[in-house]
Amino acid sequence: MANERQKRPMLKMALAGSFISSIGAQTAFAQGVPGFPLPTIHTQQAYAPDADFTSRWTRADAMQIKAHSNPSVAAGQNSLPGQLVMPDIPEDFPLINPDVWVWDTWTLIDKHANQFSYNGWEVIFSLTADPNAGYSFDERHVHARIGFFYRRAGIPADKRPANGGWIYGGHIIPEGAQEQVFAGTTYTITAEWSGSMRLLDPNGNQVSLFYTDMAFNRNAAGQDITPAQAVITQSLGQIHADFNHVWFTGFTTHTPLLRPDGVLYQNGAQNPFYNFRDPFTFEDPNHPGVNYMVFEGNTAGQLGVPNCTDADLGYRPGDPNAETLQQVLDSGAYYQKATIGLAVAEDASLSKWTFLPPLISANCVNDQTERPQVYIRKDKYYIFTISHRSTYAPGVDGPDGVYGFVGNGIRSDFQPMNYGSGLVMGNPTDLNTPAGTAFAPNPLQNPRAFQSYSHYVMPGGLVESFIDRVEDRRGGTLSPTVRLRIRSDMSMVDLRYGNGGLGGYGDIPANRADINIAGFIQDLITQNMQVSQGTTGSVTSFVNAAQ
Ligand SMILES: OC[C@H]1O[C@@](CO)(OC[C@@]2(O[C@H]3O[C@H](CO)[C@@H](O)[C@H](O)[C@H]3O)O[C@H](CO)[C@@H](O)[C@@H]2O)[C@@H](O)[C@@H]1O
Repeated sequence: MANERQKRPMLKMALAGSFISSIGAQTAFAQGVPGFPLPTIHTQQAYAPDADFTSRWTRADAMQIKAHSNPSVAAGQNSLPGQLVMPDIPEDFPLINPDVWVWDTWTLIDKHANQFSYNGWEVIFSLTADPNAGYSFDERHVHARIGFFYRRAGIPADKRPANGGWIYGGHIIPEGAQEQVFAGTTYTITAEWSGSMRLLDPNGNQVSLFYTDMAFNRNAAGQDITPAQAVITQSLGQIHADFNHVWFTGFTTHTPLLRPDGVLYQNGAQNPFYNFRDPFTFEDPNHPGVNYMVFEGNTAGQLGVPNCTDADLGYRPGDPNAETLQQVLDSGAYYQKATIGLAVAEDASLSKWTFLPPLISANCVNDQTERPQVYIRKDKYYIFTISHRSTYAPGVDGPDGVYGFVGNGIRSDFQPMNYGSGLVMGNPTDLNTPAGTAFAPNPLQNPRAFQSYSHYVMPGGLVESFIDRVEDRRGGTLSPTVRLRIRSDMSMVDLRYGNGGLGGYGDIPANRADINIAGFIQDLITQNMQVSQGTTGSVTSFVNAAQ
């Protein structure tokens, strides 16, 4: 009789079948390729938020990506199964704004990741850089500033301009407010990396920016001479809106929250190229008042120490196709050690945080699990994260795109979604052709293998991202929004959404409205004051203007 572990794949197949037939005629999942190992089937842990259990995205799991892709497509085509691939973005995509490069983008959210409009305006936040400043698109990261865009809420995508109709509002952190003090040392924030913005009270205008402050050390010529120091940071501000526009105040002080400790999360002394960034906070609906943060990290320990284990490989006992631990270590895979980090807030103002052990590790699998987010649906806790083909360890492979893991609570044995592989939606990629990088893609690779990145899953399964490279055209603008259908541990790209699966460019709708009438009236008065002061500089004219 089949035991529980053996039954799981059959159950998954059955679920997949009913899921696929329930949403229409989309391509069925490709069958596994003979010779590729089945993953170890995880046993679900009981929900235990205080436990120190770290789930693993194993090599056996990640092997399923290739096992479920097509080994015989023509070179340069897409070998991923259709339901896990983002449709082709046309090369003639519109720009959100020709004067600003835009990449990682997030929305105004409350503690449960609902997306709020503010007094009739939708608002988004993006990493931005100046395309006219003399550096290349790939050099933009060290110049990143958090900017914001806004547009009127409630207008259907097909009634908006092709580029989404977003109005650029400028930088969030004002000029001259780039000083940060950490552990008694004052330094200058040289780049602002991702990234989330939380509306603290859905009836007010206080907002908390959680972001990664990056301090790149530069020589006199302005060249970077050492890797950056990353500090996960909070900065508080206020959102304002009148009839004509949206603006922000505050963000002049920065509260350092977390720097990697070298015990749970790798630090700069252990690896100068450590990954530590991209905070996303949420309140656990099963534990009201308890706030967590997920972030991108690496497993602590000195770079280059070959200490992955059989548990990181994850093969079933007796698997005839399993790699040996020695083979994996000999390949150098131990240089890749991503984690999804976790911290818990110690105070209601979210200004003090304590590290907890990682939620998921990807030791000997991948070095970067970026922009993690927690997405709760029907009592399931999903962790979505983005990763690159270029950051996979030797011997495992997958596309640039979004990956997902599902559990029953914050501490779970998170299951990689979609046949245990973890892949949720990749760029069209030929996994039979060796990878290039975003800087120098393999010319035989699918020309859209780097079309989009930095996917963020929004309420209703909508996914926004930015365009990186389509054919030979670079992006720096918002991608068409796509929609995922998510059922249990399966997902698929909904090809009935928009035009063949592609919705509007930068279609990032709010699903909640913050109507702050008192704040709105105050903002109207304040605007009058500013206008009047600009003209006469007197408070009398403000009183007159407000009457
Ligand atoms: O700009 C930094 C923020 O961007 C994130 C996620 O998008 O990190 C991306 C990362 O760069 C890679 O992604 C690029 C696509 O945008 C790609 O062109 C490049 O080849 C990749 O290196 O940025 C750092 C620095 O380059 C790299 O380690 C990341 O993978 C996010 O995590 C950052 O907050």
